[in-house]
Amino acid sequence: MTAIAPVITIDGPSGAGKGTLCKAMAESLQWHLLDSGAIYRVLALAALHHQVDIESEEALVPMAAHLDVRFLSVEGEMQVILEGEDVTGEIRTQEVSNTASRVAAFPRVREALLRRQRAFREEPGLIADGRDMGTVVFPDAPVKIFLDASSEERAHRRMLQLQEKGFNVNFDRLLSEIKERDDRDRNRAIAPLVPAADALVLDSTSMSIEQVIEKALDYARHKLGI
Ligand SMILES: Nc1ncnc2c1ncn2[C@@H]1O[C@H](COP(=O)(O)OP(=O)(O)O)[C@@H](O)[C@H]1O
Ligand SMILES: Nc1ccn([C@@H]2O[C@H](COP(=O)(O)OP(=O)(O)O)[C@@H](O)[C@H]2O)c(=O)n1
Repeated sequence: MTAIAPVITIDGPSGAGKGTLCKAMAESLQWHLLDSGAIYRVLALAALHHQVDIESEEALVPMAAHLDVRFLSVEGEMQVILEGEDVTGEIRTQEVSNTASRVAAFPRVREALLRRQRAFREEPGLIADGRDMGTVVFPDAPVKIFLDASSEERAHRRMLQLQEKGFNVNFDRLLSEIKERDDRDRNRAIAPLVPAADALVLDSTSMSIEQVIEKALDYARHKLGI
């Protein structure tokens, strides 16, 4: 029997710090990284570009199955290429965030993206960032973390992040969009945002980035015996 590469899953709501934590863990352990949210974002953007009805599961499923996307690592930063075009910045807009969470609610869309996500599991290991990494995509992962924070703190973090990138954002609008997206992600019929039964739940509301990284790495190393 061939050994199967280990996976560390990091799930949680928007702005909890998953991307930041996953990048730090991947660098520290020298493991691969899967940003599953980026796949849903790219699908949303492709649907917007091609004027595909985002309410139509029928229309979205073939797009999901044939999505022409590549993830490149350029000087330690992930670059996202859709149909040959660099969309790294474009997939982070509020419009794409909201559309992503709408297309992600369709069961057959999720099904069509499963294999693509599992293909990231390679030696020496994978850090998987998303909503259902520990519950659906990699249920056998030996290390699962659910990273949370209050919605106000998450909206504040997202505001600073978007401002740094030059976007003009309004805190109240951001907070209500985050709450709306959380609601949709938590209450959908398929793969809802929920901690896996065997996940460590980490509330980062009053933790610094460094504290979160240290706690998660300690926990993972302990569980993996490395
Ligand atoms: N513990 C923390 N305290 C303060 N800011 C944080 C913390 N964790 C992450 N951030 C910042 O919050 C923003 C959102 O983090 P990100 O990793 O993109 O979240 P997610 O991937 O969960 O949506 C980033 O600008 C990041 O630097
Ligand atoms: N594994 C995943 C990852 C993302 N998603 C969806 O994709 C949207 C964007 O995910 P993301 O992780 O890029 O979002 P942020 O946490 O960065 O705001 C989420 O709101 C979810 O609806 C999902 O359904 N399942």
